[in-house]
Amino acid sequence: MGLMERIKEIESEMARTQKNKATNYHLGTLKAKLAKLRSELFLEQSGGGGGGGTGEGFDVARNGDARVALIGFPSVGKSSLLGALTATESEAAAYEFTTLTCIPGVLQYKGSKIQVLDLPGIIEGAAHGAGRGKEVIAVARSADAILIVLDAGKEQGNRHREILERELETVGIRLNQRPPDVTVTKRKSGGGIRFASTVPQPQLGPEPEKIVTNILREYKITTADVLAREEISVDQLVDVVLGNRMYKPCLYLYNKIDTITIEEVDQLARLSHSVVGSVRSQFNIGEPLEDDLLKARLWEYLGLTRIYTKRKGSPPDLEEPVVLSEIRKGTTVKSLCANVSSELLREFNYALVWGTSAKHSPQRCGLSHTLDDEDVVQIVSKTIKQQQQDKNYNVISQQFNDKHAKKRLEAKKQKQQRLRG
Ligand SMILES: Nc1nc2c(ncn2[C@@H]2O[C@H](COP(=O)(O)OP(=O)(O)OP(=O)(O)O)[C@@H](O)[C@H]2O)c(=O)[nH]1
Ligand SMILES: [K+]
Ligand SMILES: [Mg+2]
Repeated sequence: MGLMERIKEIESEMARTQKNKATNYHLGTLKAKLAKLRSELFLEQSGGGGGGGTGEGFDVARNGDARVALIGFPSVGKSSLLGALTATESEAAAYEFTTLTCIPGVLQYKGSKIQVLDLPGIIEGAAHGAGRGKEVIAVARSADAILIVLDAGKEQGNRHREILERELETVGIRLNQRPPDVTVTKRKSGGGIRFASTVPQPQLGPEPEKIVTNILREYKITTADVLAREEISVDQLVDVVLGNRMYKPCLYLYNKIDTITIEEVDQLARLSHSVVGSVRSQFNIGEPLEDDLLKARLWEYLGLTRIYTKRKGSPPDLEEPVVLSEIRKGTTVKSLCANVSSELLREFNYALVWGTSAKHSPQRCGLSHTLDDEDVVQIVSKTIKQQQQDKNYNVISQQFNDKHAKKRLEAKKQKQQRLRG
């Protein structure tokens, strides 16, 4: 009998067994067996333990304005959370490794669409291939923000949080950090390593230039100018030299606070970058109100901005904002134009901006102006006046429709002929 069949058998036996004191032990044993089989399946699918993760990756097409990956140990409530945030159901159950692949859902919030990815649980050693750890972490690398889900009841001394942070660190993901303000410029000819800093560097010891030279030599760089504009650590310098680090915002959700005391909840809520909540009792998560705390914090961590565009002489379109991400595309007038069309960017003359980013409303702005959430923007183009643009658009769309109507008619005729012949 295959693993899948054995799992099905145990699941149906569990469903048949009534829950009461007498069956408690039996059910417990079944649950343990199920967890073991599930983890065997998990390992089998990832091509064996240690060096695993050679199986196909979780290739999920990017969708929406931003992407969030749910990372956590098994059974902390990731799939339950996906169900609470999006219209997608991902199987959730009381045994570990319920989820075996990547399940995408779409969170609709403040007029934006955020792709949320439910993933298999990861365990210590994930970065080196334990379980499907490598695939899971690859998805984390592709996300704009990471939501680390933790079981508030099991978070003894914050161990899981630390382990997960370390796993992500191992593959070059830096959480809630900015890239250090250091530039390394390689030179073609001699002179060795020249180090300059605009601030004192206590973390690099009494002779910073020596340390910097040694580190760079490790990475086979012998002639370069290094300029630091802030205090850095050795680790940060290594990050700069390697140059392939990814800096991502990360929010920690302590789920299942319905299982702990109010004092414990209070302590967790004080930790940095953290939200406490409970999917089961709809606390801070998936409340009927749009404004639950988790969504609001996610929005903030993704750096999303809604811009309402308007045409001359008509009110702004408040139904469909253009959503820009500070992290990926920036929130300037330029990124707005680029987001709408490359033509708009080419034809750009100036923008009229109403809202909190404007000194007076409307303010006439150039491409580099930084926009705020809920600003209203009208783009004025260089050559073609707005009215003419509208006329052109109508002519083009008429031609487009005519062309397609013709094609459809031809296809119909051909089909009729085929059927006759
Ligand atoms: N008490 C309590 N239980 C919860 C809460 N959220 C989820 N659960 C339960 O926790 C168990 C695991 O939930 P899942 O959503 O399957 O967890 P997961 O992280 O997706 O698990 P894997 O896919 O196996 O890694 C289920 O029995 C859920 O009903 C919560 O807020 N409180
Ligand atoms: K589970
Ligand atoms: Mg799951």
